[in-house]
Amino acid sequence: MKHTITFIGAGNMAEAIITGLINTGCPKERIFVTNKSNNERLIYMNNNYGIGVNHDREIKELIDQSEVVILAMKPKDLFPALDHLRSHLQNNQLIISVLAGTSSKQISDYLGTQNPIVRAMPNTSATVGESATGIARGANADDSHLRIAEEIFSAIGTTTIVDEEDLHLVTGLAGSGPAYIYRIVESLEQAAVTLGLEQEAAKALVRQVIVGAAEMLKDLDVDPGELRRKVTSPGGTTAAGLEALENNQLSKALFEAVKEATIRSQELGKQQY
Ligand SMILES: NC(=O)C1=CN([C@@H]2O[C@H](COP(=O)(O)OP(=O)(O)OC[C@H]3O[C@@H](n4cnc5c(N)ncnc54)[C@H](O)[C@@H]3O)[C@@H](O)[C@H]2O)C=CC1
Ligand SMILES: O=C(O)[C@@H]1CCC=N1
Repeated sequence: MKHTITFIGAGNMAEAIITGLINTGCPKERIFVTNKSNNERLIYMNNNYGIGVNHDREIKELIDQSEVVILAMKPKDLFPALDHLRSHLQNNQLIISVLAGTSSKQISDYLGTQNPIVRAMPNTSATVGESATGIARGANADDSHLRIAEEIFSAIGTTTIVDEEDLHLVTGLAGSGPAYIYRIVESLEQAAVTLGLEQEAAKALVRQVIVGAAEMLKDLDVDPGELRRKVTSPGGTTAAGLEALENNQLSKALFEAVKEATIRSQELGKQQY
């Protein structure tokens, strides 16, 4: 990764991306981060990752040396951040927004500059280089800007180019997706403990079930239905378990989760702060 990047916002997502970038060999000298007010957070980022940090009030120096600025604050904090950023930006600098919901047009209109904007929707599995990131070309951006975003985010997992309007769905599916899996893990562990297993045994077994199944799914040519059928002996335990899942509407629950998260992303994009 040959670009110099400044993150505006030093929260969970910025840390996940930064960890992934550094773990995959990105020189820490090329990564900077700034935060609104939490100095301890910046000290932590500097101590843990050796990256350059600076307060929001003093970002000029960081922006001047960056080819890419990644917006990584909550949507409600976007406009004050842009107010501060505007006067420091040069026109050729690429802005990448990881904000849920907010369109590149909203960012571009509010900034009032011609900076190219690409949107990316990663997830926290970036920490271990396993994000599933959706990327969309936004205002003023061309293919070369998309390629830069792809280069950055392919260091922390897979990238999938989509139209910007589809990023709401990508957010509801893949941005939020790790939380759905973690919830399933919590429920499976709880079920095992409630039904009589020791907590430690339940924990070890459930986690390896998820890790093993995920590893099998890494081959995109493998059909999950086929994998499921291989587990399912006729009249056996899995058939009984799967029947209970569908009787309790697993497919509907997951459909509703993705749908409601997508709707929430659309709502976030419409809010005025
Ligand atoms: N957490 C996740 O799994 C994902 C989050 N996102 C998006 O990433 C963004 C950040 O989310 P999190 O990291 O979870 O939130 P967070 O609350 O952990 O971090 C946001 C950070 O931005 C800082 N900030 C606020 N205003 C600022 C300003 N004017 N200048 C500099 N820093 C400022 C805050 O102090 C905070 O440290 C959100 O827009 C979210 O939609 C996208 C994909 C996944
Ligand atoms: O919950 C959220 O709004 C953010 C976006 C995707 C994951 N976390």
